[in-house]
Amino acid sequence: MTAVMSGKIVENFALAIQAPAMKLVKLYLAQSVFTFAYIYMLSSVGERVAAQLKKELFASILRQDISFFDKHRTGEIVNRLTTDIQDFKSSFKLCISQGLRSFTQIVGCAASIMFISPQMTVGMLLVMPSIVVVGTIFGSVLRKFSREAQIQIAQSTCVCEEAISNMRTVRAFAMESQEQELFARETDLACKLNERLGLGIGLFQGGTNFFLNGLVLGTLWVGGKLIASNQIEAGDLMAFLVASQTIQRSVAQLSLLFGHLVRGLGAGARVFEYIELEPNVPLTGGKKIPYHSLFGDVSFENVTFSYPTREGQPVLKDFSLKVPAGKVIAIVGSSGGGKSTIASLLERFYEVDEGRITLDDFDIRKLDPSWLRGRAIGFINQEPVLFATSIMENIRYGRPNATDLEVIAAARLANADGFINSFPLGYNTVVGERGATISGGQKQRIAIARALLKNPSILILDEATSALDTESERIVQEALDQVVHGRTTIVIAHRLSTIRNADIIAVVANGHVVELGDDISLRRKRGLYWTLVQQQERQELEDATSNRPPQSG
Ligand SMILES: Nc1ncnc2c1ncn2[C@@H]1O[C@H](COP(=O)(O)OP(=O)(O)OP(=O)(O)O)[C@@H](O)[C@H]1O
Repeated sequence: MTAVMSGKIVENFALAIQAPAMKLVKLYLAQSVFTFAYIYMLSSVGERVAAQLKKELFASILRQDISFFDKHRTGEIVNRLTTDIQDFKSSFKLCISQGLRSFTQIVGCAASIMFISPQMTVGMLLVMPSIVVVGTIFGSVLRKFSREAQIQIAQSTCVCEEAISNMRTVRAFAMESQEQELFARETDLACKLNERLGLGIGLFQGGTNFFLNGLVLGTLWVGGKLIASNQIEAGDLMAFLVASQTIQRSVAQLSLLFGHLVRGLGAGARVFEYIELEPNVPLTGGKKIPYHSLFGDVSFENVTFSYPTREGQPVLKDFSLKVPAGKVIAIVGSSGGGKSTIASLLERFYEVDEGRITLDDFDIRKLDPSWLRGRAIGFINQEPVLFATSIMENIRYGRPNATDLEVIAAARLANADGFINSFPLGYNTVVGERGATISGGQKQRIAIARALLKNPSILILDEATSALDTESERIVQEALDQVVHGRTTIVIAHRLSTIRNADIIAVVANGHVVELGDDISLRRKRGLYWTLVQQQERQELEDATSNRPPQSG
């Protein structure tokens, strides 16, 4: 009998809880689905925002003037692309997820305490502005701390980035321990600044907690008085306390979030600082001279220029020089006289302060800079930089849509086809970072092929052979002699023996041309050119007798 009764009770109970249990299951299911959707959406939005920022930042960095790269170190720039964007993304996600929850809890509970006791709520609201004011002041101090810490982190990244990318030099000078010490110093400083930031955030959160607990005590005190005067009931005070405790927890959460927000805002500000930076020389826009009507007459007219990092110290002063189309002009002069600067200005890496530079009578400021650099001018310098990819792709960098046959033709013209084919993988040989796995002369010939692929009307050779030994110099020089035909060529040379056949030689000193003519006429003049030739011949003779390799300069 009892067993039957108890069976019935269980049955009734099961029936009774069936409907609510189903509701609960549905609720749990819905909660799981919402949790999944919210976490997935948040992470997806966060990742997309970060990826978009990264792309925009990189695009903006690529757009910047060369002077930007003179002023900022590589590590500092890379840090903004990596650490800062990561910090920004993490705090963005955290602030949205926790911030939204805390915010809605605060709003909901604020409405209910308002309903329970408007008097006590108004009292609470009256003390709130003080925390807002204190919080704002504290916040700006913390943001400053965060900025300083992030700058210091970037500084330590710079040290390690520089050491790693110049590992051969570090090893050759046995500077490992000094680099280690320098990195440790910078890292310790970053650590101290971060600790200071942590201390500030800790104080802020501790202070917030203290204030909120004070608020609970205050509520109990005021609530007790209201109960005594029969204005509210004990149950209302309890409900008020529970709701205000929820507000307190949410505000505490928000204050915890505040630290992340400070970091995120600091990082975001650093990212946007670069994104919003507008270069003086845009990458594109302006006239493009059609290839068939481009002659290649270059003229510098009364150019005055000082580097943006050294304003007030002009490198070129009222500098004028005409380079007729198709001619080879050599620019010589003492070291630091401004020869490479002339090439940089023609490439429009920097803007002239006064005067103008023209190409076929067009001011280069009116020409499309990408067309000027990418099509009209081929630039080969002393230390060609190759990328860690195949030789084929390195040469194709000169013109991305060139066919394999065109690449090979350019390599032949540059005297490079022979050695490339001697590698087991031929054009598919990967050259290592910065072309570390091939010789200087080979690197230079690949760089020449790369420049030739554009078929430029103007060729600038900035000390193109000065880093090479005599044999490699001869081979590269032969390649260069072949390729200068029919192009306006500006040769910047230390070794005067390599430019004897130039149509015009311009001797540059103190920022302007002091002598102009060909080798024979300039020697006859017995001026600066003659002195430089004499100095170099004496040097070469001394090198030969002492069996030392010849030195440039
Ligand atoms: N990016 C730069 N920022 C600031 N000053 C620079 C920069 N590049 C060169 N200079 C300075 O400008 C002056 C001319 O330099 P430039 O490289 O044009 O001389 P150069 O005649 O080519 O020298 P070298 O024969 O030694 O290569 C030098 O005093 C140099 O220190």
